[in-house]
Amino acid sequence: MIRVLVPATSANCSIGFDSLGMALEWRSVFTFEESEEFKVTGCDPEFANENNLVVQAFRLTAQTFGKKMPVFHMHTETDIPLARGLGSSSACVVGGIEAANAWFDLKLSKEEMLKLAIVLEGHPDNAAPALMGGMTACFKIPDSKKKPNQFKSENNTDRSQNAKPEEAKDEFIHSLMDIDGFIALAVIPDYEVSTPEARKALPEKVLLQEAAAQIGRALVFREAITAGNEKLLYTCCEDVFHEPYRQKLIKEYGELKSLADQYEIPFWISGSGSTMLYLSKSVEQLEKVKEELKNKFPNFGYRILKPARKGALVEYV
Ligand SMILES: Nc1ncnc2c1ncn2[C@@H]1O[C@H](COP(=O)(O)OP(=O)(O)OP(=O)(O)O)[C@@H](O)[C@H]1O
Ligand SMILES: N[C@@H](CCO)C(=O)O
Repeated sequence: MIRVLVPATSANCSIGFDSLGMALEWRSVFTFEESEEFKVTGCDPEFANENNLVVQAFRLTAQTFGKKMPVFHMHTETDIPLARGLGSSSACVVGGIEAANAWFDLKLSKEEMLKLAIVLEGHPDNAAPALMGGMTACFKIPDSKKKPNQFKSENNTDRSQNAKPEEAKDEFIHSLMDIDGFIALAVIPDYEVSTPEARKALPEKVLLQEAAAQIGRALVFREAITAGNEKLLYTCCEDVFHEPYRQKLIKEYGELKSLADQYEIPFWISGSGSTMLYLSKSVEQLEKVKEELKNKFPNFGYRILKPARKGALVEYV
């Protein structure tokens, strides 16, 4: 039996829209074993079929390397909530690819698996940390005319049917950052924000001046992470690419951001929302924020999470 443990992720990390992401020590577990009949268990009945995203990712990997799809029982154990900006979909994609890599003994590198994951995910900011752990910065070498997010389809449709294995040839450059010392508080609203919906809220263009300032903040952000400088990191967390446009989908954003400003702690919309994330070196500080928010938003979920040093782990059981 093959077991894959994939971390949750927080994409964008404020100023790194579609390029930065961090892995969180909150893992989805996918097990695969040979079976007489194809079976998917442990998930919502909506996903208990061949269109399950984990199965799609496994199939894409098999197709890409000319392997026959085996018959297996895939079991999912995850409590990462769907469509909340914690990388539930990339956990599935990475889980399927890692499992296929192990099943067929393909010996793929993390970089090769990332190319495959992006075929299904559309952008690398969740997939890269889910595979590699830590905080990752990623960009695509601009060699193609393909539109980003081409294969991001509606819920529970088969993304791998549209995805062409040759797309997995795109090259990505990535860089890993160590975020030990920081701890996250994920504030998880009691409602979903789907990624396709949140992408519709985005502008087509941004102003040159704003983009230039954001590049500056992103470069200093990296230094602040590396130096473990929380106050400097807070100063960098002022995104102009997506957060201003997605606030309307997350009505509590303003209030949570004000609290971050009051305590001067780094804060961002996690992925495409609805989760919002505080980052601090002090767990006491995060506990304080959590207690304040719990009084106001008792129906929300609150998780204090360590960054995941390691990305997806594979075990042969
Ligand atoms: N266990 C699962 N089995 C099958 N499909 C799943 C599972 N978990 C998530 N998905 C798929 O992923 C979709 C959610 O992806 P979406 O990109 O909207 O949100 P997210 O990955 O949770 O957040 P973000 O990408 O912003 O971090 C679900 O609607 C479903 O199609
Ligand atoms: N960078 C992506 C992450 C969600 O998958 C977005 O914000 O739309």
